[in-house]
Amino acid sequence: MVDEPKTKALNATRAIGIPDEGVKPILKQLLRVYDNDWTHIAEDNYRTLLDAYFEQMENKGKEDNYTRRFEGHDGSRRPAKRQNLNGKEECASPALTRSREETDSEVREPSLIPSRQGTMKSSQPRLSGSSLESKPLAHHRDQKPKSSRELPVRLVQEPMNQPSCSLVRRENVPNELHQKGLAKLNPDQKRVNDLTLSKKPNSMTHPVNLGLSKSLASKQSTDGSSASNHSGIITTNLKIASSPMGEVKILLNCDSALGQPNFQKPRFGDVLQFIDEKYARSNKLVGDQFSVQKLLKDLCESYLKLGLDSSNHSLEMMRDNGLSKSLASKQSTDGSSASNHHGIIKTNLKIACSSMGEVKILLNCDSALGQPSFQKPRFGDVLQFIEEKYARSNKIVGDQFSVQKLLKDLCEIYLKVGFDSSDHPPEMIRETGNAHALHAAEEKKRPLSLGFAGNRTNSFECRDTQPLIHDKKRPFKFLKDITKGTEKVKFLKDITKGTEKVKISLVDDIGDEALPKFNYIPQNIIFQNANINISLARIADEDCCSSCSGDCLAPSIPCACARETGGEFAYTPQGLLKEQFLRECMTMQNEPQERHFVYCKDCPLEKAKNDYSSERCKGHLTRKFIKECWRKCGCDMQCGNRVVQRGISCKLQVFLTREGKGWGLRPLEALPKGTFVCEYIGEVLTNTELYERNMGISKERHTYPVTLDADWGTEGILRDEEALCLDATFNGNVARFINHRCSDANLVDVPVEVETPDHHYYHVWTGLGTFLSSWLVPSMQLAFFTTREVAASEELTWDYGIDFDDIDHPIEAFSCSCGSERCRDKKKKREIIGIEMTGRVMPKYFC
Ligand SMILES: C[S@@+](CC[C@H](N)C(=O)[O-])C[C@H]1O[C@@H](n2cnc3c(N)ncnc32)[C@H](O)[C@@H]1O
Repeated sequence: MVDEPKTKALNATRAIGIPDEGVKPILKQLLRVYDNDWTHIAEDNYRTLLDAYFEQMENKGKEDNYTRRFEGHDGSRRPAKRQNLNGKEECASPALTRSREETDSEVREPSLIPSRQGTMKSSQPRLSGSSLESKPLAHHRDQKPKSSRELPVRLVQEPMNQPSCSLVRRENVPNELHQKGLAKLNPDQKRVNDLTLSKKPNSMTHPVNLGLSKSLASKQSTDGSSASNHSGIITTNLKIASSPMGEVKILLNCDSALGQPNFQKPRFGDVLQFIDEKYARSNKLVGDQFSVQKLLKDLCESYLKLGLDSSNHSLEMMRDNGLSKSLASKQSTDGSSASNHHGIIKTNLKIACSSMGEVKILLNCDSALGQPSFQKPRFGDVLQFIEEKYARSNKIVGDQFSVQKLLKDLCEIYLKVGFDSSDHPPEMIRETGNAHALHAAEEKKRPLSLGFAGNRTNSFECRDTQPLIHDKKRPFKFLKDITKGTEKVKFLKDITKGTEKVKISLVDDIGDEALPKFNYIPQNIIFQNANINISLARIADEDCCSSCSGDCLAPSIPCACARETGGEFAYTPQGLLKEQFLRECMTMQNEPQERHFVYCKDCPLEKAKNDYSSERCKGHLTRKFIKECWRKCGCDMQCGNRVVQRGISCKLQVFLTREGKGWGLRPLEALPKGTFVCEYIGEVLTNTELYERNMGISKERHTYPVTLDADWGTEGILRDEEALCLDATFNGNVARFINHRCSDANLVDVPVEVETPDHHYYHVWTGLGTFLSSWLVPSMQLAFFTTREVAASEELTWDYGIDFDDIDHPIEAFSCSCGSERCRDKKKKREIIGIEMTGRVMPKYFC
């Protein structure tokens, strides 16, 4: 019988030129580790398998080198020699003269354990029962068996940074101590400046690999962690290792830059400044997309880029542009000590880069040594914490942003979390939801083969090297906000569950608000009875531009799709709504004229409102709409007349408002006037279904903006099943979080015709705490555009068009806290100013 998963695995590895003989033994071991479960092995295009394979290749390379180093031409062993900065040769430490197997595992750099790309979630298998058994898997950096570590590494003092390069001597710790988990670095360990670090790894080092190192093949194809330049592909990778004593080492390895004729080692200070300025220039927000990993990878790639560019004088240009600052000024501004309730703990950040492109960032927290309350936190937690901290604070990466500061933060938080967890371990466990104890418990259950069984350096470190487990069942991770005492912050990385092109985070940093209970859907769905007729046949040839290709905005004469909008497209080449179009939409909504209304003979909305006792139609506002190119058109998705259909592209965040409006929506970046923000998405219901659904719903905070479909005024009497609406209460997209503002809202809703030439829409207030906006079928979209430039973090609002005085309405309107000067909620005003007011104010969408 064909072993299908195995065949697939071999096909995958064959495809990148790896022979079956090399893969099969590894596959066998992985299957043993994973109890014959192929899921992990097949994940990420066989990433685990590839990592393990390249790891083995690398180790094999080392063994060969070992042989070369330790055995003379005559085969006799002799001590290896290494070079210090002074260029003097010195004998290898006694450890290097131990047995071959033992020595080899020590000679390796800190044993770094790969995890899957970009995630701290899943555990990487460690193979047992083979030559790999006693070695944690290290990253594949380069297919060349020879790594920079085999070369004499000269670490250069960096004038731009901290007085670099004084690194802690790495002590050998006896095997047995590691096995018992009792190993401690000597607090009085001597600092040395001879920078011979890379020859002797710290056997105490806890490896946490951030998964940036992947097989070359997958690197090149997916994540761009290889820097391609005019000299070919340069691979980079990032490794992070932390010792139980608070020493964190970030290794950015660019050693494949070696030998590139145009590579010239840049000053690391320039690299840091370059990246700081890059973030500042783009005025990017540290939002949900922000990742320290990404940032460090950027750092590494920028290092390469600058190294390569410097030969083309761009570095000079950068310097001329004032990008280079003195270290002195940096040092004078940033405090590198962390203060906490246990006193001042000195931390410091040292950056050293070798002439071979290897960058080491050492976050040294060794003054935490001997502090009784210090308990080493898991580094994955620290990283996650800092990422979420930045995301939460919505901090704009502007002038103040500094990578150094960020790395220092990392270090300080490492300390703080360390202290906090030893102070309050159980609370911390519950609040963070990532739980040392949870891991410890799991660890007990975990078969030894998953850990470093038999490995003298890692048997007790296994727990700490486990990637962070996200509790997927809980929508929120509860984080203890260490910057605000005991305050709890709820944070959800992506409410869209990955269904949108962008992540949309949710944050509650002011209270213990209940989570919104709804199902995120990126496209409308039909609830039950809605009768929707969408077919290509309904789109006449003259309603599309089948002979177009590419971008319809490019030719000087607009195509047929512009005809419906007066011979002009609604969008600018930048994808913004044109000024005049926007103005007209807003005027029609804010200052409607009588001619803008149509009236039904027998209005289904009024029927429904008044318990089927007919009442005169209040009128439905006709709307300006956008006509986008559609499926029958010849242009492609990049066509400038396809904006809404490409989906959400700006960075958004759901947050808990401070004015009592519940959750709201805000952008995490400044949005120019006319920017498409999102569509209104929900369930398509008939009008009857909506009212049945809403029966008995109490007046609370509801999320019921609904769009209805009806051919108001033109088809005489509409049947209830023909009047459709959109309800986002249970199923909806991010638009359900947009709150109401009575005037000067920064969003306007514009119907967009995408797959149907029908234009049936109108707005109506249904009660239930919100406004019903109606229009036609799911493919006719209601889209929100900014009415003006919106600043980052400013709440996005929309005028629901509520008649706050509509006493006939079955459901009472919410008490408006929009804060606008022209708030229409007179009741609210009465409450505030205590003056009885009379008169009925009709909302703009009602006649
Ligand atoms: C479409 S939802 C908006 C999201 C909602 N804030 C939430 O937390 O789910 C409409 C509801 O939000 C609240 N809301 C919206 N705008 C408001 C305002 N200006 N003042 C007070 N409450 C508002 C009302 O409870 C309303 O029923």
